Amino acid sequence: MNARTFVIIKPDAYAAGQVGNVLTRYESAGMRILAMDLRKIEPEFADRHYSEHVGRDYYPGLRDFMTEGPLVAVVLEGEDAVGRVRALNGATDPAKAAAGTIRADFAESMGRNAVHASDSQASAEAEIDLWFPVL
Ligand SMILES: Nc1ncnc2c1ncn2[C@@H]1O[C@H](COP(=O)(O)OP(=O)(O)OP(=O)(O)O)[C@@H](O)[C@H]1O
Repeated sequence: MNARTFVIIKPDAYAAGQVGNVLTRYESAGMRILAMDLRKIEPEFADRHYSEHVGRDYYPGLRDFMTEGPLVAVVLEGEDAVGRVRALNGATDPAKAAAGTIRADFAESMGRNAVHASDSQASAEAEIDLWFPVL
């Protein structure tokens, strides 16, 4: 079934000049870009996006990382978009990500792991509302 998901090309991948290569992975897998925006977010906005992680020991580092430079926020649509995009991204820790996944190819560590994607349809819709309230 066609569905939407939400992706962030994180500041490490943007700084490394990998935005086009990451988008090509999604488009080549049949995902269509519904919305896309280059932005730099404030710490308070990072807290809203990662509300489930605020308070964890790694969160201050994650917030610093997500606010250190521009990122690209993307809404994708396609067949089983949530599941397929997470499969394309690979495991959270790039050292454990399968060969050929985005994190295996473009990420350096658990903390700087190139991409985010929604983990359920409900979180996709909530994240799209947060990042693209007009959609
Ligand atoms: N133990 C950790 N050390 C450092 N960073 C972590 C750790 N656990 C999670 N993170 C960071 O928090 C993000 C969100 O964690 P989560 O468990 O939701 O992983 P994910 O769903 O694969 O990643 P994302 O939500 O970014 O797509 C991870 O992408 C990672 O950058």
